[in-house]
Amino acid sequence: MVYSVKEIFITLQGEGGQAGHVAVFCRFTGCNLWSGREEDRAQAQCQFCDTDFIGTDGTNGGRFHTAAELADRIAGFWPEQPANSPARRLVVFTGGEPLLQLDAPLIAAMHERDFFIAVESNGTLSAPAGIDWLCISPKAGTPLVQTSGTELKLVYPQAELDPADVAGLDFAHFWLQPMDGPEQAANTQAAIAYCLQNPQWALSLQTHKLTGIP
Ligand SMILES: C[S@@+](CC[C@H](N)C(=O)[O-])C[C@H]1O[C@@H](n2cnc3c(N)ncnc32)[C@H](O)[C@@H]1O
Ligand SMILES: Nc1nc2[nH]cc(C(=O)O)c2c(=O)[nH]1
Ligand code: SF4
Ligand SMILES: [Mg+2]
Repeated sequence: MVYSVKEIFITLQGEGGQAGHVAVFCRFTGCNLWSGREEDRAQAQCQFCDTDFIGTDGTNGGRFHTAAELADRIAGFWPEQPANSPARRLVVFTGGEPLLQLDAPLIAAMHERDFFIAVESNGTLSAPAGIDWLCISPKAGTPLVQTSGTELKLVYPQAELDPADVAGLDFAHFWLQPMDGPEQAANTQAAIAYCLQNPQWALSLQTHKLTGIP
């Protein structure tokens, strides 16, 4: 397996239940719901994406020929810490769609390096075993295949995808994340109003955007 990676960087997880925690982000190239080209956005299955995931030309991006090679590169971002430190070494695999590339050898290689593995996925592909924190973010009009996980993070609002449609799935946490874009402020108020009426749902803000970190 050759892994195509757009970028690798260390930052704070901005979203969901791990927000605020230091994490190494590995952003894979490519997605099954959009080509990533602006001229294709209006025809894409997912039209609100906030991310550049084309190519391997981002910070520390590239093609990695083995799981060990990619895992070593990711592990190299983690700061030195004292022996017996309680800090959890956290990697977030995202994209693009990470489940197009994340496989058993890479999961094993990250666990061998003592990492806790989080994944951000659109849920249209089934997840391999061994992921420690699985975030699924369903997209209206696409087949939801992965119906269980750790957290369900619904970008809100999406015409044709009511939160009630996915509220019964097998997740420990349910987040509404306001859709970024021209209506971001109104979407945030709408998400807050929905949570207040439906307390199963909690608000996930994209805190990295608020703080100006990657
Ligand atoms: C760029 S996606 C990559 C992972 C995967 N393809 C997915 O969609 O979950 C990472 C996260 O950002 C969310 N996201 C993408 N565009 C967004 C936007 N305009 N506003 C809010 N969240 C957005 C996605 O729903 C997902 O939870
Ligand atoms: N800080 C930070 N947190 C994030 N959580 C999910 C992200 C993503 O693009 O998948 C993301 C991201 O791009 N940056
Ligand atoms: S599924 Fe994820 S990566 Fe793909 S276009 Fe949508 S938000 Fe972007
Ligand atoms: Mg992002």
